[in-house]
Amino acid sequence: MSKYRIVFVRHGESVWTSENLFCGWVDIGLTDKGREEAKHAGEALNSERLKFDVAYTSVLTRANDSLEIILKEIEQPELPVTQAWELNERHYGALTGHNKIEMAVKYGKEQVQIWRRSFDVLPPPMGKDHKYYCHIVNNPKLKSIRDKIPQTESLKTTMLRVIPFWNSAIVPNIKSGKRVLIVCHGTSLRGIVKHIDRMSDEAVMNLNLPTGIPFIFEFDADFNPVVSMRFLSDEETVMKAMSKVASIGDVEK
Ligand SMILES: O=C(O)[C@H](O)COP(=O)(O)O
Repeated sequence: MSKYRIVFVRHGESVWTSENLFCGWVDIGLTDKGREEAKHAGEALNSERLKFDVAYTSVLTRANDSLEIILKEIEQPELPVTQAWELNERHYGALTGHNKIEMAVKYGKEQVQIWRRSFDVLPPPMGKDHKYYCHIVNNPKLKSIRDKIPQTESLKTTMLRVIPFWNSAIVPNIKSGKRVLIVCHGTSLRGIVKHIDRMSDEAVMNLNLPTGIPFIFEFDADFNPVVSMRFLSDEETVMKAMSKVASIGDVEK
């Protein structure tokens, strides 16, 4: 029987997603479509009459702005929000700022898919001479963790920061009965979903989370998932959005 519930949303489309660029820790805003997606996410939450006690997001603008739009839409603009760097998107290393299709032409689409979706293959590290190195290390929102900023991250290494935060900060809140909303990024969410559903390293390679469609997990009294990834949208829309995410960078060589 279901005792606890949590709602997740991946932020709306960012300017760099629309331009097909690897984004990672670069602090890029939403497109108009991304704002619209966040508004739709709020509407979907309204249609299920979902309200929250606390929300979590990353320190990155695209997630913060999505959350703000959602909270406005569900008429909870004053909800307590925790911004945690641990929920940031993975750091995409030297790939940051590069076009996914151009990378597929240069390195082959198999290699690009390995970088994007393998569990533990790290993209090449970002050196100090990288175009976006200064943008990231000088981001005032990252000042307190400057010495922890990675040079690159796989899903595996992203989970090394996401899951301890999930276990120590978020799970106790859910278990205390708080209604929790998390709005963050594709890779941080894939890490949490993999952890909750005990997905294998192979299975998670096929997990592509759509932007702006809320999804729900429910847990029994022992915190075992009894409802996994119930999307608040019709199946056709979800499948279409998932395959769009999967196909980014896909190109015939
Ligand atoms: O950082 C990025 O580029 C995106 O948020 C995630 O991109 P991906 O779907 O290629 O991992």
